[in-house]
Amino acid sequence: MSELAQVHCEACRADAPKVTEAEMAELMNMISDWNIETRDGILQLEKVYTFKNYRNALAFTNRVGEVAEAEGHHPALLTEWGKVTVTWWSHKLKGLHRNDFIMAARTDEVLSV
Ligand SMILES: C[C@H](O)[C@H](O)[C@H]1CNC2=NC(N)=NC(=O)C2=N1
Repeated sequence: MSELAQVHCEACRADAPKVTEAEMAELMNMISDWNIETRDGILQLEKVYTFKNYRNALAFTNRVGEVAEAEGHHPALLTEWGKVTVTWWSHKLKGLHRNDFIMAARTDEVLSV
C-alpha cells in the first residue's frame, strides 16, 4: 500500500492551503498515471481506469464512492462502458489540497482489493 494511501484526509476548510508547485511535484511522484488538468482555472487530479465491461466499471465507481463517503472528500466520477474517469479537487479551495493526492492513492488501492 502506498504511503499516501495509509493516511486520512484532514478536515478541509475554505482557508486551508492549496499545494505548492513543489509539493505537487513531490506528491505526483507518489502516485502513478495521474494527470493534472486545469478546468475553469481550477487544478484537478485525473486518471482514467479501464475495465472489460460496464458492470466492472460500475462496481469500481461504487467502491470509490464508498471510500469518498468514509473520508468526507468526494471526486467527480464519469462511468462509461469499460471506463471510469476519476477527478479529484477540493471544491472549497477551488484547487488541489494534499487530501486530493491522498484520495488519488486511495482510489488506486480500490483496484487492488
Ligand atoms: C459539507 C461537506 O463536508 C463538504 O462540502 C465537503 C464534501 N466533500 C468534498 N469533496 C471535495 N472534493 N471537496 C470539498 O470541498 C468537499 N467538501
